[in-house]
Amino acid sequence: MILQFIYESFDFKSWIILCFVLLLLVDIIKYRNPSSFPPGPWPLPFLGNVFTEIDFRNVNKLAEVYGTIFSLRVGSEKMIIVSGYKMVKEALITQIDSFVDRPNVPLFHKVFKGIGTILSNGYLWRMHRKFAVSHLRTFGEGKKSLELRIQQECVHLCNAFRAEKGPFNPMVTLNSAVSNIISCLIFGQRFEYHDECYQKILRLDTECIQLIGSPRAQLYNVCPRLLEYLPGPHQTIFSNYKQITDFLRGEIIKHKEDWDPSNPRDLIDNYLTEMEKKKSDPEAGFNIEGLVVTCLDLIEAGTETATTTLRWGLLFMIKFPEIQEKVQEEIDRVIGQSRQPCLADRVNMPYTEAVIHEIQRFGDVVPLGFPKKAVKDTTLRGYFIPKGTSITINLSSVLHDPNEWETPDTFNPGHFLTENGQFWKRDAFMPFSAGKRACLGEQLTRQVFFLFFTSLF
Ligand code: HEM
Repeated sequence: MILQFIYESFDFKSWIILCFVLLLLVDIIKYRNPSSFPPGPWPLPFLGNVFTEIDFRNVNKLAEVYGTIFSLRVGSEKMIIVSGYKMVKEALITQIDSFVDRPNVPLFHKVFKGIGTILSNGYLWRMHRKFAVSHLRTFGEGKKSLELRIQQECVHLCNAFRAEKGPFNPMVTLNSAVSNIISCLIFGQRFEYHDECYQKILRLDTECIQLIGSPRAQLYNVCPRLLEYLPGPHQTIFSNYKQITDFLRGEIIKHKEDWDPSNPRDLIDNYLTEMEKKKSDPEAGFNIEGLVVTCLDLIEAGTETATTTLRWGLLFMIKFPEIQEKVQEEIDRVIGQSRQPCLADRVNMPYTEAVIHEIQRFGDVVPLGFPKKAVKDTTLRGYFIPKGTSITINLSSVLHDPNEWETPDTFNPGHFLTENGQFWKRDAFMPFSAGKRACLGEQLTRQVFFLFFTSLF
């Protein structure tokens, strides 16, 4: 009776309003925050804080209002953002097992498929991380050591710079040189800077990285099913990655043709061996798709980050000529101009080491780290964070934390020097993040920076 009455007395407009109110109620109930959840800006119904741009400047402004741990809702996803050295240390080091997983970010998932190292989780991630760390370690040893390969690349890089007439943009050459180190790791060989095929891969990759940060591409994360069939930057990203992974598949096929397990040349050879060893353990995910994504992981994580840092380095040296002179003086005194720099020089060059660290601190090239999520219900500084909540670590706020750095917003190599001029490693130096998911390319990057930087001088 009542239902019939409602049905007969409601016109079309009233039905629409009723449906909207019901959906609104469902939304409010479904996304109600648990008690003690970190505070944050008021979310819009259905969309959450989708119009809040999540870049580090905005995040820093929000942290000033809501504190060192605050929350946002992006579409159906809740995330918390952690800022400042003390809070980040608590999340990544004190609670080392709490935030180890990666969330499912649709834009990345479509390409990386939750396998490989960067975006995988659980047992598969542990096995792949172990494999990558072990490859990086063993690759650094032996006759054709990593140091030698980096030194050889330095010669090519310096020659390419020398060949330029007048002012030039070093971006493409630096990118080629850095990616050649990654290529040595993966393919056992470098590519000439004018190799058209390889340059095309690097161009496609640079374009992807530029597009991924754009708000229009990020929209794909809010409604992937709808945007899947619509044009936009996400389609360019997918098409570029398809071409890059096709190239990787081609390299893997070539490797398989003359693969000799007793004489591994590079990561691909070692992975093929691992595939054989782990045949009876499919959960570990060592298969051709895993290999393609593992190669892509290292290219993505290692090339742009290191190239951009080197570009910052050159810019800072131009902007602060008095610092450049001191670096030059130390290089001339310890190495001279007649031999190539080597890694053993590092201990004798505290000022150059301090400048390189300050370039990384001030360059701040991965300001918000890579996203992670809580693997279990967790309490952080009294706030309750349910299992599955995404967490963004504001690394930029650590590298500029006024409680840790004497002059956080000034380029000052003194941050890394003791009173008597010795190198001083600082706890708040976290450009590579910290904890179980910390960058596994840190040692390699430090070697590349030192040798590239000093060789250019
Ligand atoms: C300036 C250079 C670099 C910077 C600033 C940097 C920074 C980072 C950061 C912030 C993360 C995220 C850590 C986290 O989630 O807590 C990361 C992860 C990672 N980096 Fe780097 N990185 C650099 C170079 C490299 C290089 C050269 C390689 C490879 C040879 C590399 C490989 C990786 C990998 C595989 C991960 C994922 C680790 C995992 O999820 O277990 N990175 N890096």
